This record gives sequence, structure tokens and C-alpha cells, in this order.
Amino acid sequence: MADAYVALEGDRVIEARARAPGTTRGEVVFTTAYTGYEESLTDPSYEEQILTFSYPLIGNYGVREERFEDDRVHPRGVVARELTDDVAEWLESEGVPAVDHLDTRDIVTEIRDEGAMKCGIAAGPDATKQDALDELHDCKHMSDHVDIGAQVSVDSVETYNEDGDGATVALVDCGAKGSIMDSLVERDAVVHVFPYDASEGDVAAVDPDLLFISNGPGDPENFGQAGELVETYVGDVPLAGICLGQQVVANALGGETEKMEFGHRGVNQPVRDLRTNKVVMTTQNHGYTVADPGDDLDVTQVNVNDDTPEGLENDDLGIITRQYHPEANPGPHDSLGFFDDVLAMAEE
Ligand SMILES: NC(=O)CC[C@H](N)C(=O)O
Repeated sequence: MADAYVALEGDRVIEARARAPGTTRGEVVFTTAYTGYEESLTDPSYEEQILTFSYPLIGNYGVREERFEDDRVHPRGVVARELTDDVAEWLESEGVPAVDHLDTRDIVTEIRDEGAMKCGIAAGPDATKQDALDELHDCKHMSDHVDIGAQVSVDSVETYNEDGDGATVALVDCGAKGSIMDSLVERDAVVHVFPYDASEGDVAAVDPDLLFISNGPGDPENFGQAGELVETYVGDVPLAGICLGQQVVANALGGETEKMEFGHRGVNQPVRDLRTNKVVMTTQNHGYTVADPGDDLDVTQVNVNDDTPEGLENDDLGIITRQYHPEANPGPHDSLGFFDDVLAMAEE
């Protein structure tokens, strides 16, 4: 008998099994990744979303903190065909409702047809369909989470590898994955991580060689302060961005972003570099995209499936951004060279 309910836009309710109890709501999205569930579940980009795994078994190699991208679980809820006890116990201990024993193909098909949508979940012995519907009706659109940066960013500046010999990086934390900092530190950069709403004065104090805008959740238009930093520093120091970072840079430099139907989430998204014609496999997690890069940025890489911009560059101004996740946790390591490229630009 069902003890969990998933309510989708249009008031359709799907029965399921409770694996971590509670009620929750968020924008329901799906990832096709077949590995990397610990990294995905701790990726701050999933804040305010309900993550559905299309791969049917999640948790088959345990739960290890070494693989976490942050110190907590970020999706508001988790849906899978089958969750192992390890993952279910972890989610329960984190207070994140989770359900399984439902047809996730059905949810994925619905999202593909109708687009990412609002969702409510009620799970546990006392859960009712109405509880799930009540959650659904209270759910906000992603773009209406205007303070989402405050939910995921550091509160004050944190410095990594203070004595490093490499470039000084000012990384604006819009919800950064830990492996972005790791990738920079491995290359001996000194990394100052700033709150998402840092001012020009804060950043100027470290005299950066590179301004780096991180990934993050929600609508890039809700990260206006990071955009102001981009406007201030463009032309003076090189700029880099990953995922939300690419979107913020584009918006700040006269471009435009828009919401996609259901986005790209997975570990095998093919990206073609227009200059070399080489295709790499990438890890992705985004629901917005750059619709217009503006006059200062060239689209240098595109998604092979739908031609959306995956890389923006300006050689003269020193700008390299990526829509995908070159830090590759989880994922193919094809694009780790991004970090060498941006640090080379910073050291020039
Ligand atoms: N991973 C990210 O940085 C995601 C960026 C943005 N929140 C989007 O959904 O498009």
C-alpha cells in the first residue's frame, strides 16, 4: 500500500513508497546520470528542486563523504525507482523526503512533454494525497526564489591555499561545488571565496588575477550583484564562469538568459568546440540557458543535441565561461583543461 504521494502540476498524484518521511515541494527535474548520486545530491545548484533519477537504482556503491560537493543535501526531495537503504538513511538523517517504487519513466516523460514543473511530495505513515497537493499548491516558480543566493553562499570570505604560488582567484560563491575550489587549488591558485553579494570593495581588497563566478541554483537574474562585479572588472582582470557563472557573465555583458523546457542534467551531454570541431562528453545540471550572448562574447562551444551555447569566450578581454561542469564531479574528465586555460589567462 502506498505511503507516499507525488503531486505534479495539473493535480495529478502518483503513489509511491516513503523512503525518507516528510512533506516537501520544489521544481521537479530529472537527471539521466547513472553514477554520481552523492555529488548530485550535495550540489547547491539543486536548491529548491526535487531531483528525479531516471537511472533505476540509486545508492548501489554506498554513501561516502569524500564524494560530497557541500556539507548538506540540496534538493528539497528525491525520487527514484529504487533507493538503497544507505541513501534512504542518509536522506532521512538530512531531513530530505525521498520516495521510490514508482514509475520514474512516467515522470520523466511528463517533464519532457510539459517542461520542468512544480511538485509536492508527502511521505510517511500519515501522508495523504491532499498533503502532497497542498505542497504543490504552495510551490513557487524557480525564478521567484529571489533570495536563493543567501541560502547557498558563504556568509563571509573564506581563503583556500593562502600560501600558494599560483594566480589569485576571487571566486564569487553563488552556490559553488567544492570540486571547483579543489580544481583551482590543485593548480596552486590562491582562492578567495566571496559571498554571492560581495561588493567591489570586498573583492578589490585581494587584488585578484581572475574573477570567477561559480555555479548556483535558480534564475541567474537573481544574482545581480555578481553581475555588477563582472561589469566592474571586465577588461581589467580575466573572467571565468561555470554554469550559472556563464549565465551571469552573459547577462552582465548585454546578453540574455531564458528558461529551458526541461534543461540538461546528466553525465553524457555532448559538446562541440566550434574552433576545433572536437566533441567532448560533459556533466551538466542546468535549467536556464544563454539565449543571446550579447556583442562582447562569442559562442565557441555548442550542445550537439540542441545547439544551445556551452562555451562563451572573448580572447581580447580574457573571458572563458562554460555552461557545463568542467570540474567533472561526477562525470567524464574530458574538459578539466578549462582550469588550466583560465589560470593561464590569469597568469599572463
Ligand atoms: N549548475 C548550475 O549552475 C545551474 C545554473 C542555473 N541555476 C540553471 O538552472 O540553469
